[in-house]
Amino acid sequence: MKSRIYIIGCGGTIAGRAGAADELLGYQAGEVSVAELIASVPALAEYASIAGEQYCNIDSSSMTEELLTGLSARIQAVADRDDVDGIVVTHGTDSMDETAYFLNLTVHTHKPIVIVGAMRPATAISADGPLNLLEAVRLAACPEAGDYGVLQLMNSSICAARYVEKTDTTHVHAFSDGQLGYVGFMQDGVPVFYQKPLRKHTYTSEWTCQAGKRLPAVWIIYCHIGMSEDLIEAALAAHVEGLVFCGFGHGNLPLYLKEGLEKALGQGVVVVRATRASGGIVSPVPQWPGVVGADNLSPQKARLLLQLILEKTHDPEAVQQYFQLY
Ligand SMILES: NC(=O)CC[C@H](N)C(=O)O
Repeated sequence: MKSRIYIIGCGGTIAGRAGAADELLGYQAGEVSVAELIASVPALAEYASIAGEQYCNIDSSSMTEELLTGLSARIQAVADRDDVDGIVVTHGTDSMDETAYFLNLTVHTHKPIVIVGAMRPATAISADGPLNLLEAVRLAACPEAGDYGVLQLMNSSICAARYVEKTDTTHVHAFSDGQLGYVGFMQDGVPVFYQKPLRKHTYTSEWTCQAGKRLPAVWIIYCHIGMSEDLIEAALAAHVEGLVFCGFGHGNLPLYLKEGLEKALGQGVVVVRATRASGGIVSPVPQWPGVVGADNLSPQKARLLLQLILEKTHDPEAVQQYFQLY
């Protein structure tokens, strides 16, 4: 029997439409329906029996927390169905790293979940969407793919949700698996795996997500020469529960932030140091007591993890331990 793959459409460039085939940037994302996408790749039916739904049809830079939590809950409901073997999520690439990691942390299933997009709109000459979609379906139809947590697939390269990063603004080869390397590749339509992510995910994660779940306010502050300490004041005025700093190098923060940071910590705000460097680990250091290191998570992924951790604890040491596990 063919695998039964359920495709959930969220929009993005894979569903983008432009006025001309050579228009690669001036297009509207989230225009083509998931039904049209499925119909445009008849070969899907050779490898799986396909069903699907439109969850939203947006440019992923407009993804909201409400849509994100609703998507997680929806995918959980689909994954729990006996008549579904794997799930493909079509999604814009701009915030795909965040959605992939959030689903990795909140959907409990052994079934494969593959998030896929494209860099050229559906109307473009040499559009990359159709092949990406076909390969995503073939990957989701492979039961072993469920052992890796949520996977991201584009350009025949398979990334683990925890590590996936957008590393190019416009080119087809837009994603990398950070410093750790791809978990595998699609070779002539067949997944070939090389390594497994070790951090907790999907069926080993301790979080679930109901639709309508409210995530705590956590801001990211980007460090740069001449940055203003007023940003911390603004965050406190907005009653954040957490702050993630996109710090210099090893998550280094300007010393003149010390007073503001101590005030934030004194008010029970959980503070995390991440880095604006493109790779490497940020560890906790004695110079910043009570401040958590983001491990090797990007600031935006550290923020999502912190939002979930804050459900369980506000104790910096316990928060740090979570960052070592996920
Ligand atoms: N290539 C893309 O998908 C980027 C298009 C769009 N900004 C989005 O993320 O939805």
